[in-house]
Order: sequence, then C-alpha cells, then structure tokens
Amino acid sequence: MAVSTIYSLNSISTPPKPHSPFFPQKHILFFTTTTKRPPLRGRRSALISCSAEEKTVVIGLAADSGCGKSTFMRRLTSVFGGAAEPPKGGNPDSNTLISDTTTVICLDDYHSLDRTGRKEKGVTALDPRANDFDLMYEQVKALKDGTAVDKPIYNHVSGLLDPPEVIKPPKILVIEGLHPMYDERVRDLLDFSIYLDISNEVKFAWKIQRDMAERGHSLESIKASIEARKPDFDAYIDPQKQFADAVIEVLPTQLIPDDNEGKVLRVRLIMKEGVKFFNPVYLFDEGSTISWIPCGRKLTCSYPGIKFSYGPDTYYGQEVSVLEMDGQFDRLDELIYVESHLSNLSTKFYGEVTQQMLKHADFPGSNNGTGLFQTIVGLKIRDLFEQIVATRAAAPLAATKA
Ligand SMILES: Nc1ncnc2c1ncn2[C@@H]1O[C@H](COP(=O)(O)OP(=O)(O)OP(=O)(O)O)[C@@H](O)[C@H]1O
Ligand SMILES: O=C(CO)[C@H](O)[C@H](O)COP(=O)(O)O
Repeated sequence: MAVSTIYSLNSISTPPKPHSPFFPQKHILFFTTTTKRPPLRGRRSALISCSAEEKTVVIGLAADSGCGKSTFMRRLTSVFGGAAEPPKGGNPDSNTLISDTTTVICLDDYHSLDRTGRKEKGVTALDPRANDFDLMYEQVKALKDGTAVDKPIYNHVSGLLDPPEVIKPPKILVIEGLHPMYDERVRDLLDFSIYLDISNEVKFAWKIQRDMAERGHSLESIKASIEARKPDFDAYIDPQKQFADAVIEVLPTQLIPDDNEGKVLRVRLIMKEGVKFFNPVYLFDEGSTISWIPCGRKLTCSYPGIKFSYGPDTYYGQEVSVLEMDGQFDRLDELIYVESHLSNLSTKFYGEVTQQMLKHADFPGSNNGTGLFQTIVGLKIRDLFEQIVATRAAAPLAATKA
C-alpha cells in the first residue's frame, strides 16, 4: 500500500528531489501550504505523486501553426478514452487540455515576449528569442519527475501573458507547439516525438480554408503572413524534423498531373528504426518495397483512386520505414480492408483503426492519409506508454529476484 507523507511548503523552501536521499521511496507525497501564496511564474508547485512506474511519459508534437496539431491531439486523446477539456474553473483562454490519462500543454505558453513585445523587438513567435526555453525545460522536467508546476499562459485572444495555471503531473504529458525539439535539454526529456511536416502548397490551402472561409481574412493577408513567417520557420521550426521519431509529411497528390487544388493529398508516415518501444507499421511484408493499389472489389475508389507504397529509406542519414498513401477514401467503413493488410498497428482488437476513424469521421483529414496516419501514431503512442509502464513495473521485481 502507498504511504502518504505531507510536507508543508512553508517549512521547506525546496521540496526534496526524487533522486535525493531525502525523497521517500514509493510514497505518495502531498505538499501543502498553510498560508495563501500567489502562484509564482517559474516556481515549482506542489508535488503530487510519483512512484517509479507512474512517472510521466512525455510526448513532443512539433508543427507550424495551422498544421493540424489540435486535430491530431483530439485523435490521440480519444485513443485513451474520455474527453479532453481545459482545466476546470481556470482561465477560459487556457491552451491546456486535460483528460484522465493525458495533459496536453501548448508551448506558446512559454512565449517570453507578448504580442506587443514581439512587435517592438521585430521578432516573430517562431524566433527562439521570443521563447523561454530555460523555463520550458525546468517545468517539463519537473512534471516528468512528478512535481506540479505553475505554468504561464499565453493568451491568444489578448496577446498578453496571463497569470499562470497549476499543471499536475499526468500519466502522459504532450507538449505541442512550435519548438518541442528545438532545445536539446527539452528534447532529451521526450519519450517519443512527432513532427507534422505540411508542404507549403498544402499549408496555404489549409490556411485559406480556415483563415479566409472561417475567420474572414483576405487572401493577401494570408499570403503575407505565410511569407513573413517563412525565414524563421525554415531556420527554427523545420530543422526539428530530423530529431522526430515519426514524421507525417503532407504533400500534393501525384495522382493528378499538375494538381494545384490541394484537396487530394499524398501523405507519408516516416518511422525511425531502432526507437525503443516503437515498432514501425508495415504493409504486407516487413522490410520489402511495396506498391499497392487497393481499389477494386473490396475498396470503392472514385477518381483519382488510391495508391499505397511502403519500403525502407533513409531520412537525415537515419534508417526509416516509410508508409505512403496518395488519394482519398470514398467509404470509410471499407478502410477495414486496408487495415487488414497493415501489421504492427498496436491495435487491441481487429478493426480498431477503422473504428477510430469512423468515430471521428467529421475531423479534417478523415478521408485521407492524414487522419489514417494520425490515428495509427495515436495507437503506437498508447502502446509505447503501456510498454514503458510495464517495463518500469517489472524492473523492481527483477531487482528483488536478483
Ligand atoms: N488533415 C487535414 N486535412 C484538411 N485540412 C486540415 C487538416 N488538418 C487541419 N486542417 C485545416 O487546418 C486548420 C487548422 O487545424 P488545427 O486547428 O488542427 O491546427 P493547429 O496546428 O492546431 O493550429 P493552431 O496552432 O493555429 O491552433 C483546420 O481548421 C483545417 O481547416
Ligand atoms: O505561431 C504561433 C503558434 O500558434 C502563433 O503565431 C504565436 O503563438 C503567436 O500567437 P498570436 O498570433 O495569437 O499572438
């Protein structure tokens, strides 16, 4: 049975570190305050709980703004069940989403310069000088070690830095945003990392869809905003993909010659080989090079059809497996036919990928490789989490036997 120890934050200035000899092993610790202290930005907050096998698993998701991070997060949290919601009773403009298993924090909250500050200094939010990487590292590390933090909030409505919110260590912490793999110290804390690599043509089409159709921006202002961000995107965001364990690359289709509509997509799931607790998905035969057009009796396809490819490759000098889907599904229920030809999916039952896709058929990208590969990566993350927990639980057992 776990034993609880209660410390008062008034009696100690710094809670004992989990690796310190003063840290009671296998105890649940509660730090309390007896007088009201305002939450300080950058200070560690109360230590909630932390047994070795419960240590927070940290996932990084990097992408430019408007590239589908929120959509991916909704698919991921759904794999674990339960709804993801902003902290109850907190700032209505909080960027955080909490469910039973996961807490998703947005790294925009580590902007050190607010909107006016960036304007005055002439830097974009993508520039490392507009972000506090020391605090990001300190707080992600604290959460991973089982300590709650007072995380700042960047308010996208006002463009200001709001008072911080308390984040407790979850089972899975997802840090999503522009720079989860930029700072080496933060990168080293990640148990798994994903980069959403949306080609310029597709990014432009999505931006038009959202900012023009839904937010009333002009075509010129969208073009200008993309152009203004591009140098910093190329310098600071894009290079992070070399560090990602999985990259979802979204490109214009090759099935329609000179297509410039950006509606039909070619999506590539690039999976690094040799990553602990992650076995890449494969089509038909692991390690072979395959090209497959599944359209026919079991899969309805209208023009321009669907083409899958799979095979080994290299990416930034590292061995990877690449699964590619070009085209889009006509009938999502028929996806089961494709699913039955994929292996290492980490599903818990036959048809789980299809079930997840049908459940969120209204999400953007559900009829193409973006939705399919986001769902698959979500299942792989669940599997990775379960393997990490199982390994940690087995470790003390093995030590006892030795
Ligand atoms: N797979 C997809 N297929 C088509 N359109 C998509 C897809 N994913 C995202 N979009 C489009 O891009 C827009 C932004 O998506 P989303 O909100 O998930 O991105 P984001 O990276 O979280 O954005 P931000 O950082 O600006 O909040 C959506 O409103 C939608 O128009
Ligand atoms: O790249 C971004 C990440 O989402 C935003 O542009 C950045 O966070 C600044 O936000 P805002 O434009 O609301 O001031």
